[in-house]
Amino acid sequence: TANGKAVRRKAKRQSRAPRFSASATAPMAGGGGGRKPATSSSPSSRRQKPRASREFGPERSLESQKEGLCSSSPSVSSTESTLQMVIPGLLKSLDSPVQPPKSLDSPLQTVKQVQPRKSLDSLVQMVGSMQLSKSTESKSASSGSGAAGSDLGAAPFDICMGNSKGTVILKHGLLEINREKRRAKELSDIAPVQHLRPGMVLLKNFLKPDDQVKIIKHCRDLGVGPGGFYQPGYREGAKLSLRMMCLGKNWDPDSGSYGDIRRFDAAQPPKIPEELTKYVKDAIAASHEFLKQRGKGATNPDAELPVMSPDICIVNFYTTSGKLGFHQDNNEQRSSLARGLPVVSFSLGDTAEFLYGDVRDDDKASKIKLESGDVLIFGGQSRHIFHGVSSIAPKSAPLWVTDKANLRPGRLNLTFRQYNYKGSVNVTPAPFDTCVCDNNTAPLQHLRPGMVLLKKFLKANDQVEIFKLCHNLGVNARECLCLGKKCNQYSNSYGDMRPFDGAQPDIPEIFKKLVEDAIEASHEFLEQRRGTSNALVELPPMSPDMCTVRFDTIIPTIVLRQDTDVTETSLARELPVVSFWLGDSAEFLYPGIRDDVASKIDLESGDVLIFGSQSRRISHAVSSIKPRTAPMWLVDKTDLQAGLLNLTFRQYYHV
Ligand SMILES: O=C(O)CCC(=O)C(=O)O
Ligand SMILES: [Fe+2]
Repeated sequence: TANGKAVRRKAKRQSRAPRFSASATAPMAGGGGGRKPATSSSPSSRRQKPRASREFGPERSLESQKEGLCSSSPSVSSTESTLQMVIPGLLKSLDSPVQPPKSLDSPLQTVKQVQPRKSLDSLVQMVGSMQLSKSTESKSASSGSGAAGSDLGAAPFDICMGNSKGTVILKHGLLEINREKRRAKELSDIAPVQHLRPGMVLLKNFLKPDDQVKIIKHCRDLGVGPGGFYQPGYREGAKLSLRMMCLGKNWDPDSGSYGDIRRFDAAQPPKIPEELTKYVKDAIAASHEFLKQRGKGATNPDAELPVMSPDICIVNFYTTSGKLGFHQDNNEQRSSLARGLPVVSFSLGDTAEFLYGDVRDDDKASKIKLESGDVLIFGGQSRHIFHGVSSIAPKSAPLWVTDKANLRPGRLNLTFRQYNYKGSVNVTPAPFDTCVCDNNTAPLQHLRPGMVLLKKFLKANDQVEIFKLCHNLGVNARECLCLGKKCNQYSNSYGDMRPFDGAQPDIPEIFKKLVEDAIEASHEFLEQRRGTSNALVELPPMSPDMCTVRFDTIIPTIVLRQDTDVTETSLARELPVVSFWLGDSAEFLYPGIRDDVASKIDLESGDVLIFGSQSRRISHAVSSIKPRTAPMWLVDKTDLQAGLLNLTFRQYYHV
């Protein structure tokens, strides 16, 4: 229905947003709100107007501020004074009342520069709440969402607070102790393993307290070194509401791809520490044990949740205002995704509300709490779930996490993955049904893995519109019309303008929308056919930025060619080529299931052909045009003479 289509279009529009959308249109993401949060736009404006942090507003009471500092020591007995030491930044502000504003990007410097000099007791008396709030405000700004650790090579971000140089030592209030007791009681009532859906298992409280502390310390140490925590963002300026550090390979949110070095500072991501890999293996083993028992030995747990050996990990630190937009993790290699190798996610510190579901609609998502020590695993049939973090519950971390590890208020999350699947076990290629193409009139046909034909997908009105637009843009039987600034009319490479007239026509919006609709329809088709959700692997989503338009009446020579004149990244991601066929029918050659035997299909007016992933590099050709086969209504309604109009869309750049 028209309504259903509109809904799908809306979903599609959202799905083209970046993985961790920081835009205002993605409600869960972007602590700063809009696409270009004012607080992250320029360092100088940041300094002049430090943003009031949601965690440490100056109006908060001294008590709650102290709690927020998270630097308690387990050795403090309840008889000790509540505040025994103050953070060094505070001491400094006592010595010299007028402080030059500190760079918000360098929390570490603040710690290093100042030494405690006065007796602590007298200091405690002297510290007014005003001073404490000022100092904590500047600290919290460095952990806030909009300011520090930008990708301009800022000082690394320390996920822990207070170290040998001075710490806030707090006694735990009755309230906190009771909360801790309640938590322990709750945990003892909760099932230790929860099977959330096929391929998705939650191991509650799996990581032991000491192991959690070790993991936090590993991340802290790596995080302040080269390739450590920074605040990632997009080229146009929007920032994610979290700090990130990548291990093994760098994941770049802007291009949605992995690489060996980080773009902005050329840092090489550190390797995953061996000790952490062990916890991942233990977690997978535990979930297998659970699946085995559950299936009474009858099922093969590896089929539901394949074993994986992590070589990449994304470590996220969320302050209490951090979040992460609804997204899928699909930037790993196709072999890894197709095999369903799981993502193994560790949660530490404050509790997150985690959303997940089959469709990109967070209203329809299921919600779970991820608490410190929880391990969530999603692979197999759940590898492509949409998921995100909607909120972090302040002060929900167990006391020993904050005491022993000194983790800042917030949450640390590690997601381990295996980039590439290289095992000797058969990588199940995207399941492919050979019988589909027999019926040449089925509305959607799966011609080969990664290749889909949508019969008569373009409606009569759309076809007329496309004809007219192409006519106005100057298509004729002699020249190829290039849209989207890239043109290869006379050379093998694409230039930014048409060499023959210097024009740079863009792709009309209606064309882009039709391409989007066609890809979306193919995804739905592939998902329905297979009952699994890795259609995105078989046909990676693409947004066309270039299009060649040809109008031909005859094909003088049959040239089998590959369509590879796009950037290397676009080709490496195997982003699909989408072509529209209008007017007279064409006979089209392409490799059959056996690559060496050509198959033929008839492409009729309104057909859309898509080939990507495993079919991205097929050699193909139009072998003939069948005169007078164009629908009469099309000939009547357009000025063009009979012939074949072909529009081929590609995504030249992959960003
Ligand atoms: O923080 C989380 O629990 C999720 C992280 C995530 O989805 C990711 O890094 O891709
Ligand atoms: Fe994710």
